[in-house]
Parts: sequence; structure tokens; C-alpha cells
Amino acid sequence: MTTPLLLEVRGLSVAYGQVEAVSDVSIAVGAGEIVTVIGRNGAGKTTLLSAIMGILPSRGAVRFAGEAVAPFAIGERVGRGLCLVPEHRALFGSMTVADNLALGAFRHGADERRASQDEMFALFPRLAERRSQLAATLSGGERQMLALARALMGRPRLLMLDEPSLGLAPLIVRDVFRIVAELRERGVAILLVEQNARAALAVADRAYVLELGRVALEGPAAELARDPRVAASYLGIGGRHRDGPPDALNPTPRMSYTASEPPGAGPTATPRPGEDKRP
Ligand SMILES: Nc1ncnc2c1ncn2[C@@H]1O[C@H](COP(=O)(O)OP(=O)(O)OP(=O)(O)O)[C@@H](O)[C@H]1O
Repeated sequence: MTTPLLLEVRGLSVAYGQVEAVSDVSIAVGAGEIVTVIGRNGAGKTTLLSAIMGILPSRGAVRFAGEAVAPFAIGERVGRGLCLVPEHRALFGSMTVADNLALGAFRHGADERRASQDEMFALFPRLAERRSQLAATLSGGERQMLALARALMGRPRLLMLDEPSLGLAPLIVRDVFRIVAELRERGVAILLVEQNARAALAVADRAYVLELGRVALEGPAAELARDPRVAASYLGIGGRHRDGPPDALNPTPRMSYTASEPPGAGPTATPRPGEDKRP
């Protein structure tokens, strides 16, 4: 990766009681990058984002913009430019679109808030048309747009999106991913967690495949999209459907690129503990 690292996660593990949902996960997001983490239901994607945000306790190291974030509570992480749009979108249904947006910039002064709102209404014209409408009455796609816009009101440096395509019609999904690509152009880095592997790999620069809480594959998104195991297990191409066995990429050798290797260097193995590194 040539861009400076914005987010660096090293050896992150998260347990619910005795059950480890995320195990020794290392991922990185460079400034201005879109990085996606794809995986099936229960792979640990939401848990990973929650731990990075400080919502869940974890072991391992998380650095954001060169600083270890462990001492910072959620609000302080937000203040530093780290923002999460959760899967359930967490809007205030009985408040208007405009008021939901204002909440996203509650730390900013009135002038900055107004400027951010104007910017959001330019980026999301449907929200501008519905500025006085209650959030509860919006369509699913509009709710997702509002959740995105509200997060952007805080002017994040890294936006973490948990399944933004969930429950949306294909045309709306296309709109959401178009906005995600546009955010990169505006300098916002994106960590995108998705089950919709096809759309996520199409928009992302780099990708990680999470299986049973572990990184099974990583590399440039375009290369992973061509990887026959990803195609078979996550894109429904070549025989095996994405609803196949839960650990579909294993027991084949775990292939990956590490963040320090140049893109295009070809797949390398990410060994599990006690497993040999294979070519
Ligand atoms: N609060 C909790 N208590 C106990 N186990 C949990 C809790 N939340 C999640 N888990 C378990 O942790 C594992 C990872 O869940 P997680 O929600 O992170 O997966 P996910 O990849 O985001 O799945 P999905 O795509 O369905 O949202 C699952 O086995 C899940 O059942």
C-alpha cells in the first residue's frame, strides 16, 4: 500500500463469554482507500467494527491516524474522525431528516453545521426533497442515505459501513455504492463490511475475506474477485453458491496478500497458528 495508514488493526480478538467471534484479525485502511471485509452471516464482521469503534472490549491493537485508540471512549474516537454507520442505521424515526442530520454535527458550530447540511443535500438530493419528513416514514434506501449523510455531517476521516446494502433493492444498492465511491473522491476512507461480495469487491481497492472470525484471504479487490475460491464461495460462480458450507475457503491453503506487499505481488499464504506458510 502506498498511501499512509489511517487505520491499523493488529491481532484483534473479541469474545462473547467463552466464544471467540473474532480471532487474531489484522487489517489496515490507508488514507483515501476503500477497503472491504466480506463474509457470511456470523463471520464476525459486525463484531470487528464494534471492537474498532470501542463498543465491545477486545484484545490486540487498534491505531487510528498513528495513535493507539485504546484509551479513547467512543465519543473521543468519533471526535478524531472515526465513524460507524451500524447495520440497523440507528436513525431517530420521530425526528425529521434535517434534525437527524443536525445531530450528526452536534459538535460543530451553527455555521459549520449549515454548510455540512447544504453539502449533504447536494450529495443526496432525495434527502433535500424530504428534509421535513420524519425519518420513520422514509424508504429503506432513503434511510440508508440518511444514515450515511448523518455520519458525514461529523466530517469523518474514516467511515465504517456495516452492510449498507442490507435489505435494499438492486437499483438502490447501486446508488449506495456510487455514493461510497464518491466519498473516496472526497478524501474519506471507507471500511465497508458486506455480505454483498460482488458489489463490495467492485467498489473497493482492497479486500479481506473473514471466515469464522479469522482473515482467510486478503488482497487487491480486483484480484480477489477473480480468485476462483472467492468466485465459487461468495460470488456464486463456478459451482459453489455463497450459501455453501460455512468455512468454504478452507481447508484449501489460505491465500492472502499482506498490506506491506505491493499490489499484484500475487497470493501468499496466511497461516493459521501452527500451520505452515504455503506458496
Ligand atoms: N451479543 C452477542 N452475544 C453472543 N454472541 C454474539 C453476540 N453478537 C454476535 N455474536 C456471535 O458472534 C459471531 C459473529 O457475529 P457478527 O454479528 O459479528 O457476524 P457478522 O459477520 O456481522 O454477521 P451478519 O452478516 O449476519 O451481521 C456469531 O456467531 C454471533 O452469533
